[in-house]
Amino acid sequence: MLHEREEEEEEEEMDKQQQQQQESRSSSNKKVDLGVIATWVKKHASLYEAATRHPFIESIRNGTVDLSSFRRWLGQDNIFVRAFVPFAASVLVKACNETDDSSDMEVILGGMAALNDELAWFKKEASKWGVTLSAIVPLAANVGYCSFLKSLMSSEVEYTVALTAFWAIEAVYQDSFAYCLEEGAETLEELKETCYRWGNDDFGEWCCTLEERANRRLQMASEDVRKKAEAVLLRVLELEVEFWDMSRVGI
Ligand SMILES: Cc1ncc(CNC=O)c(N)n1
Repeated sequence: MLHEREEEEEEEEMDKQQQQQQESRSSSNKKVDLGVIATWVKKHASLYEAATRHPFIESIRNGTVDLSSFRRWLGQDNIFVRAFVPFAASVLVKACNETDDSSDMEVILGGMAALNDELAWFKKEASKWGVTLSAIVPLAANVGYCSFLKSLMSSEVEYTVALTAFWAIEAVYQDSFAYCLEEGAETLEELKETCYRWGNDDFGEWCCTLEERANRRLQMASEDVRKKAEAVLLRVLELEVEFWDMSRVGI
């Protein structure tokens, strides 16, 4: 444990050096700085990759996906999104209370509008796959993730921390499903609509805008809030891995 901690500290030291180098380069020849979020994604690359290149996603991309796994994921995700809507609303409320800049509110509201379509889409998609949504019971990983969302809705959780979580949750899906639509992917035709829902370019751009808004807040946050935001990002990535793992139950 002690050894791990030392390694972590060394890593942190290296991060600082890298960032300083980057900053000095950026002032000399206008190279763009990595934002706080991109720095964290780089630092935790293996966990980020576990969340966005999970075997379930790889199986969608290479066309070998087990369709009963896909159905299970669909039913569970519908439950998750129903819990995600009030979480998104709580981030919106925090934005309205805490930020000086109404652009945040607009970006978050844009995300909520997409969630409205998404709920309708789940109903349609479920009937296409013969999944009865009302009969589905949330599995343990889903219950855990939804209660984590609930904990983030508390007014004790800083806006910047909640905004970072919002970005991470959306970005994992965007990155994962865009990967299934890349050139050379062998995604089955009947799964492309699902991949397109999160993998499309407009949603990709929206995620980039959300990332910029979160970076702006993280940059002006205290060290304490930044630490909390990083921890929440890691927790989201772990929960996403567990969520994908659920699709494999019983196969
Ligand atoms: C488990 C999980 N994570 C992220 C998303 C994407 N956000 C809203 O749709 C999702 N649908 N499900």
